[in-house]
Amino acid sequence: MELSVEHVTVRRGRREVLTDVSFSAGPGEFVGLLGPNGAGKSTLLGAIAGMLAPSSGQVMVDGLVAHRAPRREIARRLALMEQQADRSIPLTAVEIVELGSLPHHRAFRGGHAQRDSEARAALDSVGAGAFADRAWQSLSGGERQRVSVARALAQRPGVLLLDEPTNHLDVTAQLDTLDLVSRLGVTVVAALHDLNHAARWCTKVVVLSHGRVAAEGAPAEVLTGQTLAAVYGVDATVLTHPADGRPVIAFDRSA
Ligand SMILES: Nc1ncnc2c1ncn2[C@@H]1O[C@H](COP(=O)(O)OP(=O)(O)OP(=O)(O)O)[C@@H](O)[C@H]1O
Repeated sequence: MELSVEHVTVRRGRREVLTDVSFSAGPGEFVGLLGPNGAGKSTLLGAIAGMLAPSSGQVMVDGLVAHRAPRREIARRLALMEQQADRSIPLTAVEIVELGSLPHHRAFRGGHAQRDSEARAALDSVGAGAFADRAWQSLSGGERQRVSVARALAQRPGVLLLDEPTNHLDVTAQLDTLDLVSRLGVTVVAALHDLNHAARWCTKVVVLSHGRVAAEGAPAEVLTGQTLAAVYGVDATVLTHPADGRPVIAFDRSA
């Protein structure tokens, strides 16, 4: 599914937190949103999802203007997995995943068996089938993260938005989650803090700094020592992976 962010400026209160941000993502592309804390990654995901109206510019999702289209139409095309809020939700894992599939069902009633089996299949696909019937509150941070990924998958989106999807996950689960997401064949936009993950999985990275696009392009073009020093204020040595030539970043110290 096509996604294009066109000259988006977003204000929160009196502050302009995104300024004239543009990029596009084609079908099946995996775009990494990078940048330091507070750079505007989550705000941009909110604008792409149509939850935040830009003060100028627009986001087009499959031909629809994200902040103007009916929510249900957007929810049929796009799923947003936000950073985990530590809410107490009185539902089981499988019930939470079922909520993800609701935009595809005509009413809350009926079709429950189908929703249940779709939800269990989504949980299985992220290695979370074993805790399908456990209460959300009883799950660890990493287990909740997997359930959240399953919920987004149950929405069968053409565009999947992920806000720090590997947060809370152990290293195996981090690799499994990004592998899984990259094999879905959907357009992915993910806010990532791990630059080596970005180098490994992203087809394109968009680096934000103070709400503006500081760099955009293929990871090997963008993830240079110079850009990392300018945007993150770190000294880094960028190596080349011997197996596939992708950049591997070794951090030396704060610049
Ligand atoms: N509701 C709000 N009202 C005012 N300012 C906000 C609001 N939400 C976010 N901001 C500000 O907007 C800027 C961008 O925040 P955002 O959460 O998008 O950054 P981020 O890149 O996702 O950061 P992080 O890596 O820390 O999650 C920050 O300066 C933040 O303080």
